Amino acid sequence: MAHYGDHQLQIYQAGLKGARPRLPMRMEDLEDAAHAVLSRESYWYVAGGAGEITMDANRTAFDKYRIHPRMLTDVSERDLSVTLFDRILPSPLLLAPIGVQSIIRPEAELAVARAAAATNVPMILSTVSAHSMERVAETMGDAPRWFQLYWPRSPELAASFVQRAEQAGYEAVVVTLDTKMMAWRARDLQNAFLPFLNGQGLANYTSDPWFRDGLERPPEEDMWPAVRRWAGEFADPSKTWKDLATLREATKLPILVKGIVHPDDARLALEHGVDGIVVSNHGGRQVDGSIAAIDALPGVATMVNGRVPVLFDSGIRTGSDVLKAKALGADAVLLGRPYIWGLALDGEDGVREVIKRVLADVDLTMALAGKAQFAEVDGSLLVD
Ligand SMILES: Cc1cc2nc3c(=O)[nH]c(=O)nc-3n(C[C@H](O)[C@H](O)[C@H](O)COP(=O)(O)O)c2cc1C
Ligand SMILES: O=C(O)C(=O)c1ccccc1
Repeated sequence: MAHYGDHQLQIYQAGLKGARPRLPMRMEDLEDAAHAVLSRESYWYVAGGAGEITMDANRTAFDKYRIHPRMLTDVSERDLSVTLFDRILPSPLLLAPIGVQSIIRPEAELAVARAAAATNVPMILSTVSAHSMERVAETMGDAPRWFQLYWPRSPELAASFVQRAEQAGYEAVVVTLDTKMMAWRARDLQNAFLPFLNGQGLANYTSDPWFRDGLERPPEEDMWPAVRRWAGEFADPSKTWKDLATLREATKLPILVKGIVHPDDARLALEHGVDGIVVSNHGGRQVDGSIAAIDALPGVATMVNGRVPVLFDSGIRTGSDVLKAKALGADAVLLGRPYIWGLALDGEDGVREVIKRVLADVDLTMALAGKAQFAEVDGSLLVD
């Protein structure tokens, strides 16, 4: 039986023939290499946060939790599969929604979609993408894909987005709640870098009949009206939990909410009928000084108590991070910035390589800790 960990042997074998890995192996070196090929503005847009406190905490907080390995269990056949919304996925990894990927490469989400499809890792396409959700879907065949919704001000546009997603074969809608506005981001302000103000990442809007109807000139002629309309539609700070009902009516797809870090919000989300929760602090890009995402996970998972899937992101970099998240109550995890470094360095192949490395690390670390089934990893994996 093939295992994700086999990728390790392939890299060694190539190395013995003199072929060093195309992409640096250490995550820190991978990011440095991406830094070297990207413009200063693009690199910092991705790497930066709303300050550094929470971004750093997202990583260092993992160190508090330690794996307690067990010996002499049979780990000859491993299984990383998880079941989410009746779909069996081969691994617990999904790609986090990351907007405006055209600042990295023009193929942007199309390259990421191909890499996701090749590995059967669901891509969560951002609302703010350079290629429309239909175009991205076309490149993916039957491969799993979800749609992330930046919940527009107008119910007509919100309904149109989720219905288009449903039509194009997206299997779930992830509504991001933590971005009713952009945070104060000193680096981007310094660089005067706001990619969407140049019209980047607006393909889902400019391809939308309702959105286009309200424009005085078509975006093909003049992008400005579209940018202005987008700025008004992007989010609605007045939205509250009760508004979820209108989204619920607009689609049959499972609805997850992303950006939950408080158990009481998890409770409210359940009371308002969501089908899943993504524990996330947006990679430290929204509230600097906020709780590290992994520290928020146990409280949310306890509140949810298995009623709906709990997913996790913000700080996942290694196999042990994935296993710790599972042990602390996550059913699956989202990989964020690392795949963007892969995209920057080697396009579709780079994204695929980063995915394969993380999965190899999960597989090997799980086996070495004495577990054969990802589904069976629970709190007992960790030191009390
Ligand atoms: C450049 C960038 C753009 C992002 N765009 C979106 C987005 O469009 N929608 C969304 O829900 N989250 C967005 N996020 C947040 C990610 O989905 C995810 O929560 C975050 O990257 C996790 O942190 P990590 O990458 O440090 O692990 C973005 C993150 C980055 C770095
Ligand atoms: O930069 C981000 O974190 C983000 O979520 C976003 C928001 C709007 C457009 C593109 C990305």
